[in-house]
Amino acid sequence: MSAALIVSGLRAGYGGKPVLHGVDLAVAQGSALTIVGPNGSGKSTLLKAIAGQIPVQAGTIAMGDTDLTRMSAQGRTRAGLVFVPQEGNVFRNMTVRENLRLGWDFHHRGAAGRLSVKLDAVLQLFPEIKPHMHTPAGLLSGGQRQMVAVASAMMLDPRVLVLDEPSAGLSPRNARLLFEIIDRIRQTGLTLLMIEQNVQLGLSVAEQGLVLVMGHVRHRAPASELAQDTSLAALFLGASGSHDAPATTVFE
Ligand SMILES: Nc1ncnc2c1ncn2[C@@H]1O[C@H](COP(=O)(O)OP(=O)(O)OP(=O)(O)O)[C@@H](O)[C@H]1O
Repeated sequence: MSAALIVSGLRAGYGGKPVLHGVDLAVAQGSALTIVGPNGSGKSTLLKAIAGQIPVQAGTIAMGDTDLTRMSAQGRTRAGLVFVPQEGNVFRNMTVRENLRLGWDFHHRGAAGRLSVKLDAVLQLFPEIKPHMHTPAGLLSGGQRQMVAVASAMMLDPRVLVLDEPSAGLSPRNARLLFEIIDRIRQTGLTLLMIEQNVQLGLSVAEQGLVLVMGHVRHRAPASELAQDTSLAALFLGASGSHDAPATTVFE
């Protein structure tokens, strides 16, 4: 299978100081890669660099034949790389329908024709938000809001969907529900890259896993293999700057 997303030798950080020290990764077309790692290892920084929210200091990012390295964040979205950040991913004072519609308007520049068809298709994947279409997103539960954020991203017809800790702040039950949906949208053939604090949950929907430690790729393996790897638990709980990573959250 060809790679939908290829990151090579990526160096990025803040104020000229690198957090990522030459990261390489590839996500095969139609597959999912979950990145895990201790707190502060650079996971969010990696996604921000891929999404164009912080500049690349060295290395390249490509989606298929398209070089994204110097492209604006908006340009990357238009090219099909759709990023759902951990926070601020919905407009709270707009209804669910208005949030979903925004994605459509961005992608189709106002062409109203097939909006209802697309809405129906997306809502089939997210039946849980259907009863709340006219509710302001700010009045939903955290879990429902995350669903709206991912559903809004799906309105953009992503070639590659990038999720930053989708289960953050959710109860275990809501996190499991959200991951059932993520698994459902995976079945549509979507290419997915995500970071996830809940290692077992994150790896459960992916083919491949990658462990990032202090801005370096420490390990990459099939997700099912990584999920069994007992040394991974030690890494999170050990001396890798991860003392504040609660075992119950990471390995529940
Ligand atoms: N906006 C910022 N300005 C300066 N430094 C930052 C900024 N955001 C993150 N950092 C630093 O970059 C490093 C990596 O942070 P990052 O958020 O990417 O890690 P992470 O693996 O996603 O952590 P967590 O699991 O805790 O979310 C940390 O040392 C952090 O303090």
